[in-house]
Amino acid sequence: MKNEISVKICGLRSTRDVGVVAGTGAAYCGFVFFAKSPRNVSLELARNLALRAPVGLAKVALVVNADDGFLDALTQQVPLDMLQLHGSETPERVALIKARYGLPVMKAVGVADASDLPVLESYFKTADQILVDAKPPKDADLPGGNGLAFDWRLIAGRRWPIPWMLAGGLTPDNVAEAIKMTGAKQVDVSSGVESAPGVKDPALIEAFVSGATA
Ligand SMILES: O=C(O)c1ccccc1NCC(=O)[C@H](O)[C@H](O)COP(=O)(O)O
Repeated sequence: MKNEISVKICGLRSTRDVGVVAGTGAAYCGFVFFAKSPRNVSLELARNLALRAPVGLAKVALVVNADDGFLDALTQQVPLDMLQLHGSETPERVALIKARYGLPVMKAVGVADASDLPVLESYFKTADQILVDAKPPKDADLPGGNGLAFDWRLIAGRRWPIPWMLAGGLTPDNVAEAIKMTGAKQVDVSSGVESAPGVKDPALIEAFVSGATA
């Protein structure tokens, strides 16, 4: 990486995806556990993919309002470096999950306007990181991964006390501008590096990482 930007590529579903992401020098890869998602993976597939990830590529499991039964199975079967909570988990639930599994937790918070920022701040004491994502439309099937951006001016120049990652509608073409406008040190993408829903495109992954780190 030429600069200090860390990149997360989310929604990997094949060993080819993992190899491509590892080859770009991205910092994180994400596996989605959400039945309605075109990126959903089974525990068995996720385990196989996670075992292919080289040292230095952090493996993140994305879950949505998961119960302890699922999280027990997930953490027992899949070697992970972080949990990403992408539902309506409260700060108290974040604290319980951190304590129970001993893994760093990144809480996703949807942003549509300035009234969403206090919600984000409510996780500073319990989450290890915040994923600052676009709020999904009210009728969306997915709580994330919709390829929609929010108005980056809402968070321009903000300083927060814990690490955070920018997400939502990022692409190879806009990621450099998003970083410049928000001051993000970490970026996350899924739809923007796909040729079809759930199908990652190696050339777009490479272009995204280049755009973020140039
Ligand atoms: O990707 C999904 O299908 C998904 C399903 C359920 C919850 C979250 C989901 N994705 C979140 C992400 O992949 C990212 O963390 C982020 O929201 C960026 O998505 P995108 O706008 O597609 O780049």
